[in-house]
Amino acid sequence: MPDTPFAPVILGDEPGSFPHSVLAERHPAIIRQVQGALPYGPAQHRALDELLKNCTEGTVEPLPADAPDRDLWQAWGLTAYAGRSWYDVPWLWSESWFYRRLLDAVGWFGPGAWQGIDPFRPFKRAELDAPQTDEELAALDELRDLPEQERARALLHGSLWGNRADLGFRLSAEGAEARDPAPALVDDDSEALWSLLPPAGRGTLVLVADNAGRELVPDLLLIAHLLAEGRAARAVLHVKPHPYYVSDATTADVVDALHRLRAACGAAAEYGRVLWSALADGRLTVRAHPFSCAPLPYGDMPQDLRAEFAAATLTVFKGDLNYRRLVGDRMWPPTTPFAEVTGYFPGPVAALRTLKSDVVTGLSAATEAALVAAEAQRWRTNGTHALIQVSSDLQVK
Ligand SMILES: O=P(O)(O)OC[C@@]1(O)O[C@H](CO)[C@@H](O)[C@@H]1O
Repeated sequence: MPDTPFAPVILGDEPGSFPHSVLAERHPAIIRQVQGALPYGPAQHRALDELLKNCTEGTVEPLPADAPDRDLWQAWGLTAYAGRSWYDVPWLWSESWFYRRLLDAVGWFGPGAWQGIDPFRPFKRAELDAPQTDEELAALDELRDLPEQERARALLHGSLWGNRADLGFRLSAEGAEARDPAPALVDDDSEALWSLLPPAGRGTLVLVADNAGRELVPDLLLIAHLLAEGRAARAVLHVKPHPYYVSDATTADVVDALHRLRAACGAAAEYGRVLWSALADGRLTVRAHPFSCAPLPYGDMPQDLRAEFAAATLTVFKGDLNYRRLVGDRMWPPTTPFAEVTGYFPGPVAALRTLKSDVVTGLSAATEAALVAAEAQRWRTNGTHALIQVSSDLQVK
């Protein structure tokens, strides 16, 4: 990438910045919410209290010798960062470390009765069971008689804007959802996306999922449509191997979402059946690769994952965190071309993301100027703008 400008890695060390507020305010709020959401015992409460103190005032501590993922974390930077303040290491790293330590505190890794109990499950379930989910599923019936292209477009937008439903965002920013959304796409490469997934295509779609619940449901509906209409012959859904960033989808969340679809009426139930049978005959598979929860950009992905993405017709990254990892968690000038920062990626790649952090690439100078004029820098983090970006040889602009 010879022409790519230098862009500093984002740290959380600047008071008043968004990353600093995540470390200093959002993480403590998440700990308090988790403590109130499950009937934890005294040891778990103590461990969570200690984590709250450590993550706001302390330093990164080494993992015990018997931690199941110690070698992974050592390789992912723990050796270098142990002993440093959470605010002085890459923000992406600190955030991942927070969720790793939170799982420890609640007994996720076991042994013991709380092994494998997702501390965020009450929040994810509440969202999946909410009446808004029923309304969204019922609205699918209205799509039935539309031409295929229009249905495909509606489902793509459902999946895109589903990314606004982010529990981490809401747990710490009450009222944020009440803000009038400005559903403006700041970049839209959807024509290029559809050209990679033509009707009667024989390709494989890889979708790297983000949040469970009201984001995962529309992601699944989009996959069901692409499979049923022959725009993809196979699909692979990447989820997280363990609970992460509050609402990120795990295999258990996929199962919950599929049950929700199967229990619905009308078109939603039909989509549920398509997905169920695609899983049964192998056209749809679910993957939970350890790197999906790594505190690193995708530029550092391991060889097996690189080979998997290289074999796909298109890999779609959902959400803000995946975007940060795809382009690198850096303060890019917003006009830095998306294709340039994803030049390392081994195949066609797309991002469907609502903007919830400072990182952004691929904007035109006019778009950036209009956003700044209207909102100063708030558009970067307030979750009311979205983008569809694609990088491939077939790109149509
Ligand atoms: O990936 P998602 O669910 O779209 O967003 C994750 C997120 O809420 O977490 C980070 C702050 O913790 C931000 O990057 C972003 O706002």
